[in-house]
Amino acid sequence: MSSLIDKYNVPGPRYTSYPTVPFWNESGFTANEWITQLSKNFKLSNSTEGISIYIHLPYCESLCTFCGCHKYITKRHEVEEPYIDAVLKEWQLYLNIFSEKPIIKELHLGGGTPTFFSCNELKRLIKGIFNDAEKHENIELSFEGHPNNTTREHLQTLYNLGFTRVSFGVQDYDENVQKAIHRIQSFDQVAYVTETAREIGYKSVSHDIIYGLPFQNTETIINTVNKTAELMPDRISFYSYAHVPWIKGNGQRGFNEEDLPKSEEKRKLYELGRNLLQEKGYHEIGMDHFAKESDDLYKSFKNKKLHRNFMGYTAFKTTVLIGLGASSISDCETAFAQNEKDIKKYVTQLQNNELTVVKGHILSNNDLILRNAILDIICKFKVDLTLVYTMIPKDLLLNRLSEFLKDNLLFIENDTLIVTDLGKAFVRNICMAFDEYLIESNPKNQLFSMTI
Ligand SMILES: C=Cc1c2[nH]c(c1C)Cc1[nH]c(c(CCC(=O)O)c1C)Cc1[nH]c(c(C)c1CCC(=O)O)Cc1[nH]c(c(C)c1C=C)C2
Ligand SMILES: C[C@H]1O[C@@H](n2cnc3c(N)ncnc32)[C@H](O)[C@@H]1O
Ligand code: MET
Ligand code: SF4
Repeated sequence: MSSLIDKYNVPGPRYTSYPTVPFWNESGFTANEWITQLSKNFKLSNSTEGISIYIHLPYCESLCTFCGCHKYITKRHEVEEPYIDAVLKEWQLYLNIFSEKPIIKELHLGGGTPTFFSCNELKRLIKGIFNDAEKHENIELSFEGHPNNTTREHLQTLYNLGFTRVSFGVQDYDENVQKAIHRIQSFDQVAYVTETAREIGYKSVSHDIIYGLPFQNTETIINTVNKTAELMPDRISFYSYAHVPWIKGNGQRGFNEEDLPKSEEKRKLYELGRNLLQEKGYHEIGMDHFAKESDDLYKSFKNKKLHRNFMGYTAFKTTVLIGLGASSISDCETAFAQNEKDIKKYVTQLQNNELTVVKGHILSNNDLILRNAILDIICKFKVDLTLVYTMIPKDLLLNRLSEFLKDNLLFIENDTLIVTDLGKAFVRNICMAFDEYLIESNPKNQLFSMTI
């Protein structure tokens, strides 16, 4: 095993999109082209599938030094009102583009910290979004809550607005680890928000935990997983710590690199955590994700309906995903578009009634074939290669996969690639064999975190 880790621990994308963001065709991309692609795909899919919405709420009161998300740290809550105004303005601009009333199938509030916002501002946001939209009969609304500032009032207000899923950042329960990541958070607080959510009627509560953080060892991981299982969340994200200090402004600092578990140690922490989670009745449904059998995500995985987008794994797929808010990414199947990251610029531009799309990518037919192949690998651990061969000649692809075949990470049967149990941990590496942009570019600067 250790030799496999040395061999496959290389920088690699997490494939929340294909092509991955660093390879988007920025120069040839304009907001107008995005609108053209979006209008076309919206018309084709809204009445049958509905659309998904992701809203990025980028504020936090305190900086966690491990965090790779796009956020701004402040205690000045005056920022809430103009930000929500901007998001509602952005939604209005999209409504002007759509040919009919959008039917919302999924809406997710992510961050940053959605529970940084007051109940009134959150209510104003959601009511504003639904003002000119219809709700799909199976609509799913979800949000990310910080256990330290999620109140009963937050949970009740959002529940009354239709939210039935919540995920809480837990990360780790060990005191030394919490100090190192600048995030002190008690088990009692997590228990309180988890139990309150259940009591109010939420049908799915999820916890995020991370392996590979500074000062973690087998003992701390066992403790964190046991405590997590004690509260019986319906889903658990068990993330590999992504060390990406070169991404500007994410604040990943405050601990020494030598305090981080090294690759082989990190791998052991994952295996230990995974085995414990499985003993407790959780199933590994995809990269980093575990769910109880009763959870929709598990059922979706079983029925081969699981999908992955910028929001993570979802139980259903919609062709159109609109990302609102600073740095958010939208996806309409044939194109991606990303908003301005700078919050001030984002707000100002919307005050001037302009969409803030700063970069994007139009997918070619070849991109679409490879995108679907990569999605199948990370959602089903299985892919039919027939179409892929029209793009990457069979010999060449088999050559790229030969080491994985030799190491028993996958096998191929009737032109279908199947990832083995051993291979599941190396799924990012397997996807890289299909990533024409990455292979062609052979990047000199590190763009992605390590795969292990
Ligand atoms: C709550 C914050 C978010 C998490 N994921 C996203 C958000 C907004 C969406 C997202 N994640 C990545 C990208 C870039 C596109 C791509 O690579 O395909 C987007 C739009 C990838 C990513 N996520 C993290 C990092 C450091 C990176 C880039 C480098 C890499 O691929 O390693 C950190 C991170 N963010 C989230 C998680 C769960 C996570 C690490 C496990 C949540
Ligand atoms: C939304 C979730 O993303 C996870 N998260 C945020 N930043 C990182 C990172 N650098 N590495 C791994 N996971 C991360 C946290 O667990 C958070 O709760
Ligand atoms: N900010 C919240 C937390 O840390 C939600 C997850 S991180 C985007 O708990
Ligand atoms: S982990 Fe959550 S609370 Fe902490 S900085 Fe990141 S987004 Fe903010």
